[in-house]
Amino acid sequence: MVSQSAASTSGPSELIQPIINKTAHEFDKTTLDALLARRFFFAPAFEIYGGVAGLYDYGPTGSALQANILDAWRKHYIIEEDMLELDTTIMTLSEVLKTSGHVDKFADWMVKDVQNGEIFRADHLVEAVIEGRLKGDKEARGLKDEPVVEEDEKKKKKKKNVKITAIKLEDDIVAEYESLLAQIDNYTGPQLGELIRKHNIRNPATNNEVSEPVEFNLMFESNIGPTGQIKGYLRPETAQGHFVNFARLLEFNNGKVPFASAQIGKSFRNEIAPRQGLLRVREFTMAEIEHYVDPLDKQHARFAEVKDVKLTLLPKDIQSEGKTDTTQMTVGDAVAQKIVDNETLGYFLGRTQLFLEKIGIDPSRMRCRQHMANEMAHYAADCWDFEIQSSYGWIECVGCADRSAYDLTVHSVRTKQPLRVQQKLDQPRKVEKLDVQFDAKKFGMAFKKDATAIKETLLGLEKDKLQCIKDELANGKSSVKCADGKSYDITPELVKIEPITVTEHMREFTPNVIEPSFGIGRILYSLLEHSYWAREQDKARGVLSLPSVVAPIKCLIVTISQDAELRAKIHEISRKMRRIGIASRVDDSSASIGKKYARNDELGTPFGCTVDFATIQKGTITLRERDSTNQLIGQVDDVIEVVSQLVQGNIDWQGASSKLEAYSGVQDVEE
Ligand SMILES: Nc1ncnc2c1ncn2[C@@H]1O[C@H](COP(=O)(O)OP(=O)(O)OP(=O)(O)O)[C@@H](O)[C@H]1O
Repeated sequence: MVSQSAASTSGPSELIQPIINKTAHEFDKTTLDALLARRFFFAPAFEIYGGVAGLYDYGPTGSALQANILDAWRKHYIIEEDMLELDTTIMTLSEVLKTSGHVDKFADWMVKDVQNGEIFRADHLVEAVIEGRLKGDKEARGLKDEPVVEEDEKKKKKKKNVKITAIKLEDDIVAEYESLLAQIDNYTGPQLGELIRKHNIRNPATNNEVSEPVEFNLMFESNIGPTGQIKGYLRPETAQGHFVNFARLLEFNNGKVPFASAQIGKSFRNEIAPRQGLLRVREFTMAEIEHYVDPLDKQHARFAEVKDVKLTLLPKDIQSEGKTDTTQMTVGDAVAQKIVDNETLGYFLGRTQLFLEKIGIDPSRMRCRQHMANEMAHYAADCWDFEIQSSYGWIECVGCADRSAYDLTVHSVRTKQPLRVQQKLDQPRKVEKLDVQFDAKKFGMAFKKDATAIKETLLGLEKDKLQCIKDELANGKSSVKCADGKSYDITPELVKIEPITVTEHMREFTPNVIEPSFGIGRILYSLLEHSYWAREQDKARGVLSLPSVVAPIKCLIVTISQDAELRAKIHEISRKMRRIGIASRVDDSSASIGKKYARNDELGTPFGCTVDFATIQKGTITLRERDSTNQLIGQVDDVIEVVSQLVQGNIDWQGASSKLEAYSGVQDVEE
């Protein structure tokens, strides 16, 4: 399940255990859900009060799994790449989010059942109904999807109350529906409204019509302090906390780019209809990197390390043709062929592929989908989502965007703080610039309270944008788009843009920002699905094949009998393991060995040590590997050392087998 490519660039400490002799199985979501509830990975928040959609609590196993994913993330990015870590506030001043555009633009389109008022996210409703019709068409034609997808899709439809009716569609309608689905993220609100009318999309549960799409801002609003005069929002992403600290970060980095800041923390989005478990929640952990780079040089010093990493790409051109065919390509080729815009973006795509493989995401169920034109923010140069396939379909788990200079520019213009990099030039140089002059009186009269914002926007524009405005003004009129999304018409009487030549000793520029943004809950849930299987002899007995790097507990320690001497031994072994940092768990209950192992297979515990009477007589214990149930035997301290090496990823099970004897005793007989 886990490819060794994850280890290839990262040294021996990141070696990954091969999954040995895993029995082929069919994925069954019902038994996985039961396991996750029984072993308290996560549960609806406030469940005893009836719960609230989109809010979940993580239990001991889920919390440990999340902590280990985050630990792997910190090592893979922050430590390995020397990033500057931040921990900024969740409560965010409204002005910051006004400037970034979130107050005006961070919204989804929703529709209402016109009779019972049920709310849907417009694109999700269109998608679910059209998928349901295509499914019905397949049934009518006697075609079957792949078993995994079919079973899970059925459940997904059931959740959205979409009944699958076997009705054959015309071929051209099937083609139109498939094309519509391939571009579902590309539609604006009014376009979704048109689709709803054109395809007669209704509430699947009631068959009632739905309203026109309206925008709904996803941020939770609040007040800071008792007067209620300072408005704030719970942050919808951690990114703005990085940007407002840019000047300090730059100074910390001795005024030089490239460098990156990184932050792990909670974000909040008041999702319209959270119906997909951990995949769409209202409070979630994000891990975000903002990599600041010279706009004229987006090469990456460590690009060679990832150039051979293979990605599964779904470029925007393919999607606009209404298709979802993917191409396997190395990062190096994708950048060389300009499919991915630049080296730095390609570098992070490669590193992210390696990270997801390392923690156990199945590479064959992972793809990089490029954003289409409407989907991408107007300022973004290129954007790719790592999508992971689960029973909920293909879901974005990591967004990798080149945000250009947008964020730093708007904050700089608004606060008048220079969020720019200054580079001393070896030789002074003459530079052609465009100088913007305003007729203060006429400008003020024309735009009144908006005049300052328009002025600041114009002064903050890069040369090529100013040149376009200058060309348009030569024809009598142009327009300026401010951070709030509003456009203002300007004329040559109000603004003059003239070329000037200046001598520069310093080069000054606003860095561009490449942002990989991880949703940890989505990754965690996808990982649980990808790791889950059941043993052939007992389908109800699940196993989570989590790699030991993320497994909540690394080693189970048990005894075959309740004998006092043996019980003392397991606690002694546990103490030794704790001392060298191995997260182990003693199970000294009276359950059979088989039951104890089964419980820990469900928790994803990769190794188990068993103490028996030979431990007292000969000082030996056995070591069991979760997936294969193979066992080895050796002296206590040797086994502990092997477990330590296994857990650190320095050796795999084969390596362990060369250090200890094979064991074929009867301890697992009850399994
Ligand atoms: N409601 C949510 N619940 C859980 N994770 C989320 C949620 N919204 C976003 N994320 C995670 O945060 C990451 C970055 O957020 P981003 O703004 O790019 O997502 P998005 O494009 O709004 O997601 P979507 O289109 O699915 O709503 C996503 O890749 C995802 O993993």
